[in-house]
Amino acid sequence: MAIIKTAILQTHVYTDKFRNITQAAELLASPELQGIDLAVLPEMFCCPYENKYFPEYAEPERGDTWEKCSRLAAEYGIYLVAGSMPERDEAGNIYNTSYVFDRNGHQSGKHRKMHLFDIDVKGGQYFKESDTLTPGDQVTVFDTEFGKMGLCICYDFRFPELARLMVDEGAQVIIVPAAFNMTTGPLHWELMFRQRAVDNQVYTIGAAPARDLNAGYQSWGHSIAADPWGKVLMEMEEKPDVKVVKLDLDEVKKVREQLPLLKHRRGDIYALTTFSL
Ligand SMILES: NC(=O)CCC(=O)C(=O)O
Repeated sequence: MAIIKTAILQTHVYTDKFRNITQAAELLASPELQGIDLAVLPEMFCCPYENKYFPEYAEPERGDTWEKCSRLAAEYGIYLVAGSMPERDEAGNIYNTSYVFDRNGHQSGKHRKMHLFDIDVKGGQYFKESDTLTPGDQVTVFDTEFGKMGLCICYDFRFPELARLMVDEGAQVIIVPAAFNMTTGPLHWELMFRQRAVDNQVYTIGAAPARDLNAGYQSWGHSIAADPWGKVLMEMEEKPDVKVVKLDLDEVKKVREQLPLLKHRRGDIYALTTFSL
């Protein structure tokens, strides 16, 4: 039986970068989180989600924030999906990047958001990540002692092709640091996590920042876990919160055996490979 005790941390995002890391450290030290296997932080957990902050808060890989997250993973002997943070490469490009650390604090995964969040909904949410960010171009699946997990960031998860590529690479859980907004969140957030879970027969995990009414961008919050049947195991409200969910990978196996969607695909007719538009 492979049960993964997974903590989802819906944290407040402070403008003081290091307060955000201290907050994560304090939560990981709390008695309720002892014995967990995996912890997941939100998208931009250490940087307010606004274009003006991304260049200012950006750090290279192995920078201070990376280092502190690596130490936390090693200290608590957990897998840590360190939400996401702005990463600056040597050429000066900035990415929205999620690092994964294993139980020894070694980096075991890295995903650069591939689909930049550029939307303009009349009377609703406007955002243009491409004003400051550069997109990544790699599908990310990382290894754990439990099996493979897929990783993408927020808007990435809207693209079903990406989730399917992760599943084709063996993912049984898809983890999504995310920060949906007040326009799309109410209608699409839960639906998306349930739908990707059903289509791909995986657990889906979304970790969002808590809503801050004083922030420039209002996060929908509602961090969530759905099982491979599409059932919501846990969904938070908008305030800071931490919940532990148990992911049973035998369930993935059972669902895939009893309702063999992945086997019944007609790959001879529809080739789900990367395509150009
Ligand atoms: N940070 C994001 O990518 C937000 C995505 C979002 O809100 C959406 O509707 O998609």
